Amino acid sequence: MTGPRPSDAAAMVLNELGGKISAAIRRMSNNTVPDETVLKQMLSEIARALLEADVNVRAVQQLRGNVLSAVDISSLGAGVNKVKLIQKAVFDELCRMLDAGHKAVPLKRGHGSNVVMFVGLQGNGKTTTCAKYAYHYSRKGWKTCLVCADTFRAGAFDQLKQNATKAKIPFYGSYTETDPVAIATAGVERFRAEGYDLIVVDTSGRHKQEVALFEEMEQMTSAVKPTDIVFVMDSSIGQAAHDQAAAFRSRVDVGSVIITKLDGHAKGGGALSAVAATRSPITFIGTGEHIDEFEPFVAERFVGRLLGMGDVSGLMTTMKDAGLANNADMVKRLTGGVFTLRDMNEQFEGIARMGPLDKVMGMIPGLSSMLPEGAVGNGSEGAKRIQAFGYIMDAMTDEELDNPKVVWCTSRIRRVARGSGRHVAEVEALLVEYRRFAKMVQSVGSMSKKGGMGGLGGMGGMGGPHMTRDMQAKMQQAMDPAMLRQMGGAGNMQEMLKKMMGSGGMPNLLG
Ligand SMILES: Nc1nc2c(ncn2[C@@H]2O[C@H](COP(=O)(O)OP(=O)(O)OP(=O)(O)O)[C@@H](O)[C@H]2O)c(=O)[nH]1
Repeated sequence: MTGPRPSDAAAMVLNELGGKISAAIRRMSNNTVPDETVLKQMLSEIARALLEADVNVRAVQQLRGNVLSAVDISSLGAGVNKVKLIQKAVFDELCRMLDAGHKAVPLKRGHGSNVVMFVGLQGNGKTTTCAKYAYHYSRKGWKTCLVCADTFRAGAFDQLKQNATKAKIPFYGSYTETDPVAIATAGVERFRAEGYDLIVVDTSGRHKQEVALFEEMEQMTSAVKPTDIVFVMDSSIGQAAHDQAAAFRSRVDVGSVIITKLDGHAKGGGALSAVAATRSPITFIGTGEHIDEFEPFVAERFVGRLLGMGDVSGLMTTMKDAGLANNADMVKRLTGGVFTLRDMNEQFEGIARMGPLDKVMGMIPGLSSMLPEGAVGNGSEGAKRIQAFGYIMDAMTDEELDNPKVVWCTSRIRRVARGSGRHVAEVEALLVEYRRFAKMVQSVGSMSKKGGMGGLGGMGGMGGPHMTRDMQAKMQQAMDPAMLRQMGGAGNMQEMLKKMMGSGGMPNLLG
């Protein structure tokens, strides 16, 4: 494969499109001083990739024209970094293509219940997406619930009930009531009275846009007075999404769109850009059948990952949602240079809470393009290794977790291996990994004490201008060189650490 390895579940989009676009950019960058021919060649390759992903011809032409006028290559002086300029112009244009030009209706917590009504055609993934959406907010600590007002499809209530139960989200529905408006009204009233932050209402779908569907949606809207109406769409229809989104918008007050099944269709890029062209903001994308295969959609982040540039701010949000960031206690210990096995265990548990490992890895700059295929996916060697480390640490005593030095003796290693059902070699591998982390934390802590980094605040500047060559060198020495390479080199790592530390997190993903 030529492009970045698609490390998150939006495999097809990244695989087909991202791979080709970044390969075109890479080929262009091989020319230290690209001229107009090289630029046009790159744009033709990108255009071909976009058309293959079913992006509208006019949108592609516009991208081409805009890049050419943003980079007037013949008028650029010799001192200008043309490659960087071209890369930036392509990035900006791809972002513009996916940007609806305005934001979706924001949900507010603490001002009564937000009622969000889901609409869409049958089979597009509406019921599944309702559960994913509710789960997303419940992980952020919102009091969330689900109402099933889909009386059209037999089995819809059972499906929602099953998803809700799995995600531990309260739900409301009826096997006997046939009027969807009556169910929605009763469910919303009940959950509003109980002070829920977010009430997600699943409505009926139809096989095609028809009068009955729109009438039901209108009645439902006047009954539950939604804060937002979310239109759920399957990405497999590609640029035909434009007309479908426009038709729904003309009949109902759609405030945001969620595109599903981006994991399975090469036309995903076409669907995303077509919906953005209707000025409907895309808020989330569905990237698989599971409840956590769902992610917020932000054009810049998406394009960044598409081109294998990572998504540091997305990573931060995911870490915060998983309760990994803002662990003041741990940050304090770390700035003092202390890192125990208990800290490491907490980090691994946190990683598990962040969702599928491949999704998380895709957010780390440079990592996706450098790991071999399957290295971090669910059930991959990487994921299994982290899971095994978790079992091993679960078999340790409190003393061992807090004072890892004591584990370094044959009898204890053997006991831990037996207790966790793992091999002695795996316990030793964990201890080696732990040592590497601890060494890194120690050197950072000692720099912090010397005043170079100024305690916690200084930690925030660790990757920033305060990071001296000496600090960088020490961190690089402490890290496994292969790992450093995987992270896109010291520069990328620095940027990531800066952002992580800046919001109270820690470099917990390195393992
Ligand atoms: N691969 C993949 N499958 C998805 C995704 N979202 C939903 N699905 C699957 O799509 C199928 C249809 O999803 P539903 O949630 O039942 O569709 P629906 O739109 O609610 O259908 P109605 O309730 O009949 O309107 C199910 O098999 C889901 O598991 C996704 O993002 N990726």
